[in-house]
Amino acid sequence: MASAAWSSLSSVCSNANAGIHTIRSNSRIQGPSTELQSLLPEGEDAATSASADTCNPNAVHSPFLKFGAGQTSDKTPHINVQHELSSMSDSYQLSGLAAQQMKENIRVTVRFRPLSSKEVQKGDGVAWYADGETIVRSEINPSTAYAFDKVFGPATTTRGVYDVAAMNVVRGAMDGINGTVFAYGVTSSGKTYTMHGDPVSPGIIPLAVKEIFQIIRDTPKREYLLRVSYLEIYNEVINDLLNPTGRNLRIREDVQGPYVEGIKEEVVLSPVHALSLIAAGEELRHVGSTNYNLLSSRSHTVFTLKIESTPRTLDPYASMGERIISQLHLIDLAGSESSKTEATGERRREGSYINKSLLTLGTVIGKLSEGRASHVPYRDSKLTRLLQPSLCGYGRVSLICTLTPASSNMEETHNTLKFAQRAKRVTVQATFNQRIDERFLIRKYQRDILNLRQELDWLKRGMQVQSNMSSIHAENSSPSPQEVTKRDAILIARLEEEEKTNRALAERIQRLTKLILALSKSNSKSHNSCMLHMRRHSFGGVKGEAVNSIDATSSKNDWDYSMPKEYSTIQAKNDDLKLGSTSQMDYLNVTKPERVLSICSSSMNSSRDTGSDVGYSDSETYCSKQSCDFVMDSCTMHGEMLLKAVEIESLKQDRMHLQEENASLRTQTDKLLEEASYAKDLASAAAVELRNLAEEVRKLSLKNSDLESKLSFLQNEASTRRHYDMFRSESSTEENCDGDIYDIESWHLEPADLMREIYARRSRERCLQAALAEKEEIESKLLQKLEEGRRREANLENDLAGIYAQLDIIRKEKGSIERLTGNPSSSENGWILYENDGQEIESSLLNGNFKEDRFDVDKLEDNLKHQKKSIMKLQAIVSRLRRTGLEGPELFFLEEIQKMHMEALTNLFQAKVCLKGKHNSDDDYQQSDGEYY
Ligand SMILES: Nc1ncnc2c1ncn2[C@@H]1O[C@H](COP(=O)(O)OP(=O)(O)OP(=O)(O)O)[C@@H](O)[C@H]1O
Repeated sequence: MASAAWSSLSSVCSNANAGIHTIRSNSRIQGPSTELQSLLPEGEDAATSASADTCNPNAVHSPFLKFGAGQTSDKTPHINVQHELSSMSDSYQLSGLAAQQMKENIRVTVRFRPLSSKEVQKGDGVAWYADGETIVRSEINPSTAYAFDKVFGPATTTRGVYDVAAMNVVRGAMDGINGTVFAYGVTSSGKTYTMHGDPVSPGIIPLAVKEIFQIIRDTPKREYLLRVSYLEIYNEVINDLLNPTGRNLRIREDVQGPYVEGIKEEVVLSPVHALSLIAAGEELRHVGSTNYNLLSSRSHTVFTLKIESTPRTLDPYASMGERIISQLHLIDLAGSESSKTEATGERRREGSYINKSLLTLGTVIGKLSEGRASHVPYRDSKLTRLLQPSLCGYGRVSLICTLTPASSNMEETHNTLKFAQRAKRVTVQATFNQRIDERFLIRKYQRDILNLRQELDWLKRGMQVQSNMSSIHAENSSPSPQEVTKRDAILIARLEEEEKTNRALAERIQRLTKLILALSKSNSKSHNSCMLHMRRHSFGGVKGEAVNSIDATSSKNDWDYSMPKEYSTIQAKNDDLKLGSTSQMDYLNVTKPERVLSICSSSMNSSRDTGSDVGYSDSETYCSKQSCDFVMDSCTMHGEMLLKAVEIESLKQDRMHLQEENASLRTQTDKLLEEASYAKDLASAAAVELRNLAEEVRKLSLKNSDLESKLSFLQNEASTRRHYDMFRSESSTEENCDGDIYDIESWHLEPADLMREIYARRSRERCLQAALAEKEEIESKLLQKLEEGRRREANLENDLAGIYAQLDIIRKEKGSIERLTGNPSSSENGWILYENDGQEIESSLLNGNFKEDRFDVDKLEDNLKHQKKSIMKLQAIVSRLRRTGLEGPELFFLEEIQKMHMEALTNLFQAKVCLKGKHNSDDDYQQSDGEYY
């Protein structure tokens, strides 16, 4: 998927020194820290004294004190293994560095979080605290203390933790050393806060991602490929957090160790991209609420960054395909849970899985810390199986133990400290993972094999010039057609030249033959004896004296003895030629067949001369002539051979040139192919990035349009309000304005403005509708009240009718009394019933000032009339309200109605009281007289 997608991430950076990484060994130091040194017997280190902590109140439970980067106190000597890797890209010593292995301990740091508000509320105190930079001490029992590489107090920022606990591992990973950083601690101790952080305080993971990209930018001489994967181990099941369908994945093993089968690996091109993937993964992670933590991680998560880098070079073979590959695991473990964690159902089940895997981790760490070659139960949990290469393999490991100082978690914190102390004893080896890329190696070997084959062919066919032509065609089939035609033309030209030379040679031979024939005619007499001699000589028969004398001066060879001396030299040269040295070939170039022939003829002449001088017989002369013929033939043959050899040699050279050209062409083609694949991968990676960007842009534009619509809605609403206010305040002039306001067409608006106006009108319409509904509601309420008033009025009328009836009775009774007593009361003395003065009525009644003539009936009637009038008024108001907008006056009207009803009731009550009083006084009067019944 992402195998070849090389991200060209490096950019020009002014800081050329940024690529320098100093790797300090985390190797065990030679002595304890200054503070603790004074507490230990001389010559004894903390390791030996650790077991005696019960006796020594200040004993510290760690054999290892100050380590590595940042701990360069003069008083704490430590082994520094430094490798300047700045020039790694250009002069990386492959085998040398690959062999570097640095033994070091797991770096263990401890981080305290502040007491939470919940713990403070509970009244928790501080049970453990950071005593200096490296010691954790118990508040309850100060003799119990543990030392680590670094202890961070509650005020330390995550950046501070990163610098000490993770930076070394991250930089090591960039240099090719596998690295693992993991956070361990009880639930709610701050693991997720440390690894992931929050927007205010970014955690180790975002900080690591940021630094990795910074290093890439600062190292322009290398090119990097970054791939990330993110998984969780939930209830011993591995889920892919980058792929929702990747559930229940299996762990497999190959030569490089265990790996998760089918896990999705995403190529990342920017920190934002990597962090967005983490954020997406976090969405899929299992979290739940416990009584300790609202957002408790219910699974272990492993965020892995695979870093590959190669030198940036034009020649792929120059770097021998050297590639640095490393993995960086950033692990946020789920928190161990105590029995105090009230959990039921699913939470309990999760808790038991978490505890089981952490227990296995503890056992594995314990076994490794013992340093003995006993069985380490890596396979007992998925977590330890995945961590196996980190814990026992070749890489750097940093353990960050998160602690809560709360006294309620004292015991759990103590357990964490013990675990951390055991982990401190585990040693790992920081090894550079440098690989020769198999693909490059294969290609290189293929090229070598091809060269060797060609050489072999060349050697095999070296002497066959004819077949060579075809073989050249066959071998060099790959060059372009133009090149082939060009080469063919050259070869044809050569052939023609060769033929020409051959023809010239043949002519010379003919001439020489003629010359020889002419000579032979003159010596025809000695032909037979010469034949005999020749035969004898040929078959090694009886040799003459002269022959013997030649023998004595000639070589051992029967054939050679008759050869001229100069020819022997040529023969020797020719033999040497077979060895194929270039200088000899040069010599042969000079030693042309013409010269050979001239040598032969001169030899022949000289032999003739010599023959005469020494007195050879005819037969001997003939033999010599025959020999000369033979030599001539031989010379011709050799000359031809020499010519051929020269030709072959030049062809060989041509072929070599062509082969070299061919090889360089192939190399170039390979390079081009490589670059093409690189460009393709780059394009695909860019496409991924582009897709992501497009997605982001889409989201942003959606948001934007959403905001725009909201804004326009708000603007419309504001304008609607304004319109509505205007509408209300200028309701009297509304009719006049109507024509202007609603005649939109006359406005000649732009479409956008028109739309806005329509929006405004719609929202105004909505407002008006709401106001209308409100008005109708108020109206219906008022109508109800009116109805009630009417009902009360009817009741009052009934009451009045009753009162009238009673009054009639009273009048009748009074008339009869007057008639009986003959003492009519003065009609002028009737009392006046005041509307609101019941007391006066009462007092009048009590004083016996009862004036029947002008009794309250009229008043009541008046009252009733008044009330009717009031009701009429009310109705008028209501109808007016119906016509106009309603705001506020209803309260006033209601009060009015209420007041009127009160008045009416008071009047009725007074009237009743008056009537009752009168009635009673009449009764008294009748009883006192004793006549009435
Ligand atoms: N160093 C710190 N400074 C301030 N607040 C912290 C610190 N560490 C943790 N917290 C707070 O403590 C609470 C618990 O932290 P966190 O969720 O990281 O714990 P955890 O160990 O991951 O818990 P669990 O194992 O249940 O997931 C969070 O509200 C977090 O903000």
